Amino acid sequence: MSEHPAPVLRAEGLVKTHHGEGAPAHAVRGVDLEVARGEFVAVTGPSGAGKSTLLHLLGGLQRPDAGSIWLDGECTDSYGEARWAVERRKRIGIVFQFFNLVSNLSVADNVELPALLAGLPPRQARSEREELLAELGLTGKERSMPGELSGGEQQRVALARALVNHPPLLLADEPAGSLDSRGTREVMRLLSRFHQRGQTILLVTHDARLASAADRVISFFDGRIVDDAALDGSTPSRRGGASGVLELRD
Ligand SMILES: Nc1ncnc2c1ncn2[C@@H]1O[C@H](COP(=O)(O)OP(=O)(O)OP(=O)(O)O)[C@@H](O)[C@H]1O
Repeated sequence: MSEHPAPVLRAEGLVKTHHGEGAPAHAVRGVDLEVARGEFVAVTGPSGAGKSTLLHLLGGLQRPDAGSIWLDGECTDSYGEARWAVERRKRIGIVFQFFNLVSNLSVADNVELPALLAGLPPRQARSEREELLAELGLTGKERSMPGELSGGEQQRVALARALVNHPPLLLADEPAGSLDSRGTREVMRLLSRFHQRGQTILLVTHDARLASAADRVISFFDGRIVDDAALDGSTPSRRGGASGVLELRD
């Protein structure tokens, strides 16, 4: 491993305009960003600021109109849909506000599916699933269908699904946005726990309280970063750093 590992995520000059029914929405207007290995970064800002669009760009769910994204130092400019899907499976776990679980698959199958798609032998996928579900307090729910679970439980299943392939980066888009206060506390506690073990996380939220769980908070307004601050008062590491943090897999 080199002395200065590439950031897990780097973006330069990202621009995205949505063309819907009405006037074009300039959701992301030129964003430069680096997330170092082991960082927990929150992107916060008011509704409509462009936070979700930014997250979708960073996870390859939407293509930017301009700008580039690097994952672990590798430029994604040439990636098409299929390549993004493959790279996402390896490198990026995503949790969404409304969980996005496959409703006609059991909890166990929802969690194992990305591992199987990534080529893990079934036995190993099963053991990864068992470990994560136990960790997330979901042992005994394997055969349940998502619709039989509470919102908090569904989000924990979604978290297990996002982490089953040990992605270097976890993206979370308002993960507590549809949960009650207990579910919110639980999700935030889990994100903090995974972060303490070395998981790199980028969380998007309009809720400043949730953002305070991160160690760096980026304020987003009108498609732009207007502030970028480490919560311990130091300058955020925009260039690598945070080395020596344990990887989840090891
Ligand atoms: N698919 C789309 N088509 C057209 N306009 C869109 C689309 N997605 C987002 N927008 C517009 O882009 C702007 C930014 O939206 P975005 O959802 O990224 O903001 P946000 O900060 O995540 O807001 P919220 O916190 O309410 O989810 C808004 O004006 C929104 O209406």
